[in-house]
Amino acid sequence: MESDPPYSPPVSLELENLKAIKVLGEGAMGTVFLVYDTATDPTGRSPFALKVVQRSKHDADRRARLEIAVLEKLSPANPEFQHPFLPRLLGHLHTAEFLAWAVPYCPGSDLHVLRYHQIDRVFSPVVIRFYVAEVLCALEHLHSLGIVYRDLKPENILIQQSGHAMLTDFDLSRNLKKKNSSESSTDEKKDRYWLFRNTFIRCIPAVPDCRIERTFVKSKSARVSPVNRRKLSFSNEERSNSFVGTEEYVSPEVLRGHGHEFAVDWWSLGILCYEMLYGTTPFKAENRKETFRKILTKEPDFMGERNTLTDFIGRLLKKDPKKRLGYHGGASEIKEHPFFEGVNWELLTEVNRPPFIPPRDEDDLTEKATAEELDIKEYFARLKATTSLPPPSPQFRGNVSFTEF
Ligand SMILES: Nc1ncnc2c1ncn2[C@@H]1O[C@H](COP(=O)(O)OP(=O)(O)OP(=O)(O)O)[C@@H](O)[C@H]1O
Repeated sequence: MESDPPYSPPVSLELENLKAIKVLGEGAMGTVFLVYDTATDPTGRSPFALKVVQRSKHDADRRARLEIAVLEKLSPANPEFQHPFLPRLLGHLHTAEFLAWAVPYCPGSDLHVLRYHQIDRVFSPVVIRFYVAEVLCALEHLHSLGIVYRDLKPENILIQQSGHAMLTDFDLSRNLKKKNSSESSTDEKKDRYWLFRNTFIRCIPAVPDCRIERTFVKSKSARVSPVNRRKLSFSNEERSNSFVGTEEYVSPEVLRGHGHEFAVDWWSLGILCYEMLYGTTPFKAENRKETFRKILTKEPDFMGERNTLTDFIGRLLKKDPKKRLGYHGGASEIKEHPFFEGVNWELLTEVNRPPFIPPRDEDDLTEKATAEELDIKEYFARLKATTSLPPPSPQFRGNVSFTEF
């Protein structure tokens, strides 16, 4: 059996010691690099992902601090409590110009890229069940900590070296008060299970590049204004009234500005399943205004035969959050849906064989580490000097100012 890697608490990183091998992705807030620390790993055999945020960028400093705070919460002192589908904070650094933090590298790209490499750009129901079950467990854990995720989309579901999923990007997450005790009793059971199990999927630091090309532009998450924001007061952070998310994934209650809670994540889980099944989101329209209108008024279309998966999606895409699957019973209610029949929740990481396992090619990565190093400071300086940006790819799901609302 593989032995556990030694646990190390988040460390303070020095920008000067970090060498970037390549850019892994760009989001609305930051740039994610594959880096290694020349002080502790001179040959670059154990690279990790470093998200770097320029503090001068609008709202970036605050969002970065929020994300670091969430990652700290997700990185328990006892490694046996580390959730297998959520990242661990490896280290961070603060300079006058940048905030940056390190998490394990996921070499299998993300579900958005992976879908584009499928025939017809859709996943089979078996594959959907695999990934959605893991995402559901990750959301369940976040909710148990009082964290509502608010940014579920394929681009934020990364594939670990093991082939298992990992949720990323927590800058839109918020702390809410836990709704009821039934969720926490499930969580206690779950924690006991994680502790007992003792064999977790870990992000293996020394991992190769994935052969799937990253030619996609990530749909940017945005803070936007509600269609109709009403002044509502909720005490104890029971509901959040801020309006966030990626336009095709935004829930009706967020659009209405009615305040929202954990059920927004169940709505976006429905959109995610739909997109994995049909290759498009259910309310996508010519423009943002029309997309929002459809989210508020239109029922999703289900092509072909109805089955347990379409039933599952339909129950998650209830416009009224109180009627939505998971509203009352949380993740445990969702797990009981017939779509998950036969899933062994306690042994997800061991029993199910991942549909896609990224190839290992450590030598290739080491070669890259010596041949193509980037200096992070220089990278941003060059970026600043470049006035014209390349046009977005056809997959771009626009970064939005939502000024029309
Ligand atoms: N740990 C990782 N391993 C590999 N690639 C990663 C990792 N973390 C992030 N990436 C890549 O970088 C991209 C951007 O990361 P992230 O979502 O954290 O940025 P962001 O600026 O917060 O994005 P958003 O626009 O959603 O706010 C991801 O879609 C993914 O492709």
